Parts: sequence; C-alpha cells; structure tokens
Amino acid sequence: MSDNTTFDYIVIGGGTAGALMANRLSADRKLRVLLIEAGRKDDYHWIHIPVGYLYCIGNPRTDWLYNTEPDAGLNGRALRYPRGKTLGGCSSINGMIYMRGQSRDYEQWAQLTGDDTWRWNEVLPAFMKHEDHYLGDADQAARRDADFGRFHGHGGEWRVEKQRLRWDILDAFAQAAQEAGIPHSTDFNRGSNEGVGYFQVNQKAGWRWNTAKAFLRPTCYGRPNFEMWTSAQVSRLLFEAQADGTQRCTGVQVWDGHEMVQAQATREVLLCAGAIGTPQILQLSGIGAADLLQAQGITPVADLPGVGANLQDHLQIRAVYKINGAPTLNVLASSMVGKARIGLEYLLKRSGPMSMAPSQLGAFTRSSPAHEWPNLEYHVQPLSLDAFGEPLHSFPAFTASVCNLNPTSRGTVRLKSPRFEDAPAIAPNYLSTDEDRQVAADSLRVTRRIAAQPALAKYQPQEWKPGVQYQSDEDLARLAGDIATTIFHPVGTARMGADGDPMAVLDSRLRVRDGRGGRIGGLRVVDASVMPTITSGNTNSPTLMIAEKAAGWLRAEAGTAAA
Ligand SMILES: Cc1cc2nc3c(=O)[nH]c(=O)nc-3n(C[C@H](O)[C@H](O)[C@H](O)COP(=O)(O)OP(=O)(O)OC[C@H]3O[C@@H](n4cnc5c(N)ncnc54)[C@H](O)[C@@H]3O)c2cc1C
Repeated sequence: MSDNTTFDYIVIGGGTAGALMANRLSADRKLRVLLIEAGRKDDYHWIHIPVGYLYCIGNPRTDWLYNTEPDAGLNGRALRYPRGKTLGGCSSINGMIYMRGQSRDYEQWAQLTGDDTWRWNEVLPAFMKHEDHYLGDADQAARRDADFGRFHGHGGEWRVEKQRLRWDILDAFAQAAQEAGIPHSTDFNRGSNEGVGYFQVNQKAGWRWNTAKAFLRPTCYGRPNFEMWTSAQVSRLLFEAQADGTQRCTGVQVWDGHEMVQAQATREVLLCAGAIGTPQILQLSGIGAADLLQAQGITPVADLPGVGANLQDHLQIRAVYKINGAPTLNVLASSMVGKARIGLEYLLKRSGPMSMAPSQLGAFTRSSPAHEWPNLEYHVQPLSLDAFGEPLHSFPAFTASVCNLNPTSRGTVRLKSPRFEDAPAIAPNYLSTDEDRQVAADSLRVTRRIAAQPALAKYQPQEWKPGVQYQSDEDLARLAGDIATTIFHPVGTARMGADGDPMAVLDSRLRVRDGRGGRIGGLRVVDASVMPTITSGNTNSPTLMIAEKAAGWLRAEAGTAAA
C-alpha cells in the first residue's frame, strides 16, 4: 500500500468486470488506478486446472461460501451459492463456457433503458474488442467461414478455444437432439444460439483462462500508475454532500485484515463486486430501500428500493439417465487406475477429463412451440451426482441439465445485519411463478423426447431422476424443485433502467441514481448486477462486454479514448 491513497479511479472487486476495468483505465499512464479485491491472488493451482472448479467451489480460499435462504420453489431446500473470492472473481471458479446470449436480450435492454447503446449491433463490437478466438489463429484459416470476421475478434485478451475432449455419450445425445428437431450448431455466439453442439470455452492450451490472467497479469502489474490491494474488503462507500445539495462518492473504507483504512477517488469509484457483493456494499453505504436500511440502523443516503431487488438466476433441472455401453466419468474416475490414466493424460497432453469444463455439450431450444426464441439451455455432462460437492454416482450415467433462460421469478439480496463481515440474505425465489413452473415441467418433457430418440437407444438410457412415473405438470414442477440447483448466474440486483422507472438503480450509462431524479456523483456500478433482464445464456462474457462499454465511456470522458 503506497502512502498516497488518493487515486483517479477506485475499482472495487477484481473479478470478471473489475479486472477489465482496471486494465482499460490504467492503460492511460496519467490516471492513477486502485483495484481492491477481498480475496487473495489467483496463485492457487486448482484455479488453473480446468477440473479444479470442483475443489474451488466450497473452498474458503476461493469461494465466499454463501448459502441461499430456504426456497419454497425448491420444496424448502437452501442451496450452496458459490461466488469467486480471488483475483478473477467467478471467472476463476466458473464453468469457462463462452456465451454471449441472444441478440433479442440486448434489444430488450435498449427498450427497457431507452438507450440504443445496448442494442445487439452496438454491443457486438464490445464483445469482439477483447476476444481472441482460436479460429482467428493463422493455422485455422481454412476452417473459418465467410462470416467469421463479422462476429468474432482475434488478438484481444479473452481467449476462446474449442474443447480438448469428446465423449461417445455426448455425441449420441447431440445426434438424438438433432433427431428431435434441434439443428446442429458450430457457433452459439452469432446472435441466435439455437442448436446443439460442443461449447467453446475460455481456456488456453488446456489451462483455465480467467480475467486475472487476461487483463491484469501481463499488463497492469507492470504499470506504475496501477496499485492493487488484495485480501482487502470494502466495508462501505464514502460520500460528501455538495454545495448544490447532491451527494458525491469520494472514496471507500476498507478492512485490510488488520485495520480500517480509507482511499479517495478524485474521478470515480467503480463498483464491480458482483451481483451479491454490489447490492450488499450499496446497502451498507446507505443506498437502498429506506425501510430496510433503517431497520439495520443505517442512515439512508438514497432511497432506492431496486437495490438488491430483481435478482434473476438460471435454475438448472438435472435429469439423470443411467446408461450401458459408453464410458462416463462416474466409472472412469471410480478406480485408482482410471484416476491415474486421467492424471497422466493431462500431464502429457493437457487433454482428457482434467481439461474438462463441467459441461461440454450444449443445446438451445424451445420448451413449447409458443416460444418465438429458444428459451431453454441444456448443459449435458458425462457424469452424475446428487449435488455439487457430493461424490459421483457409482453407475454409468449422464446428466441432461436444462434451464429456463428467461425466468419470470424474481428474488432479493438484503442485508441481514449492518456488519460488512456478515453475508446478506440471498433469496432467489425460484419457480415462484406459474409460468416458470410450466416451463420447468415442459423442459423435462423435452429432455424425455431427446432421450427417446434412436441415436441414444444403444445405450439404453433409463431415467433415474426425476423418474418416468411422474407425468403431470404438477408432479414435474414439484420434482424439478427437488432436483434443481443454481447454474450460478445471479444478475440484476442493481439494474439499469429508464428515467422514471422507480426500481431502476442506475441510468443507462451505469451511474447511480439518487432517488430524487438526479445522480450520485462519482459512482458507477459495472458488473452482472446492472443487467435489467438475464441474458439467454451464461453470464460471464456479457459481464465483460458491459465492462468494455463502460471503460470506453470513462476513457472518453477523461479525454483519453484514443490513448
Ligand atoms: C461456479 C460458477 C460457474 C459458472 N459458470 C459459468 C460459465 O461457464 N460461463 C459463464 O459465462 N458464466 C459462468 N458463471 C457466471 C459468471 O462467472 C459470472 O456471471 C461473472 O463472473 C460475474 O462477474 P462479476 O464481475 O459481476 O462478478 P465476480 O466475477 O464475482 O467479481 C466480483 C469480485 O468482487 C470481489 N468482491 C466482492 N465484494 C467485495 C468487497 N466488499 N470488497 C472487495 N472485493 C469484493 C469478489 O471477491 C470478486 O472477485 C459461473 C459462475 C460460477 C460461480
């Protein structure tokens, strides 16, 4: 920590969005940038070996170890709710799937905010700016199609690769999905992700590619205008009343593990603490629903009921099929010999199950013909278990996990106490609308239709969960509540929205509103919490896109856009 604790920008959270923000802002040597991360550096081997997510989730070295409140839609179950607590944030423990969502998601954001900057054609360049797609590599020229350059970037920091392993059972599932009418897809990232195919992943040569490696390590660490505090948790924001009666965020208060310290920002504080951390910090700082704050003894700075509301997540319903005659991880990893073979393959070739993203095969389709766009995403895995953190089953099986991409259920993140050390109450309220329960039941029927196709017949799939005896809408929705879990995509808890929208926490340029029609100066939120609606896919790369756009605006405002 340097003696001078005054910076141009302070970035709170060195996760997905925060790492990119810190990189882009500190690229201008005239700007002093401080990055504050509650977790430690990402120098832990299981972060970098792809299969290591199994050992990072539930591990205090890398995970905040949150749990949800008991959830009525899940028949009273509470879920483990992992969030990355290390440099790279969730990108250090996530499933590495590279997915932008669907063009309609961004058209909807533009409509909800009244700002065309969020339209698909306007966000596409921000996705591409930091992309380093393997098909752009010189030796891949023959494999590119004519449209590749319209949709993909090369030479940026964010590496996208194809996976390094395939499984017979997943190939058969892909074939069965096509027999059930889902087209084959080689690229889920061109605006419509409809189809079935292997996911592309954020890996480089068989290692996880997190945002710390992409945006911090090669560049920021060597910049004299960049400072980073790790194991440092922001406890609240600092404000000063201005002569015109408005409030300005002037800095942060930080617990450095020994004492409370402060840092000041002359330009802006960027809140990039994620969909749980960001509403928690805002509420601790007096920005939130006034009644909630007062109940915790916190003096409101801005009465914004949208802070911590609008929590949206994808709920994955994990149907398990026992099979015969194909290798699955359940069996391969059950013996010492199998484990040794897996280890050796990774050591020698950086391939095999240790290089495996948790889900390799994906599919996007509709729960019923009434849906104009695909509203379901499949993550198909050559393994099965009762719950993450539990051992693999001893019998050969695959899991066809399906999630509703556009849930209408909304949850909350609310302080339980005014102490920054205490986790907030996370209540996703899964399956709390009739529409979501109907989609859950219909999605399990789509899974059954795929499993019944000829391509899978030779493996004799038997539905182990939820079980063929359950057929009615009511049974299937209830059973979904038993076998479903988060797919780790909380968003929307400090959402942007148009002027006059009482639940909008931010304007469309991510500035924090003051609850009286104005803005709080010097403060923006830049992370997954800003999304008004969840994207129709995995949420990491959309969060990077948001940060790329915000960084562009800040650099333009600082007069250094071209630097
Ligand atoms: C297990 C798992 C699997 C996933 N799989 C995928 C996938 O395959 N593909 C995909 O696209 N998405 C996936 N996601 C989701 C995706 O990773 C997230 O949506 C994305 O990383 C969110 O980025 P963020 O910047 O909003 O937050 P984060 O990446 O969570 O960053 C927030 C950072 O802020 C820090 N922080 C929080 N509070 C404080 C504080 N008070 N003081 C200082 N620092 C603080 C945190 O420690 C963290 O480093 C997954 C997520 C998880 C957890």
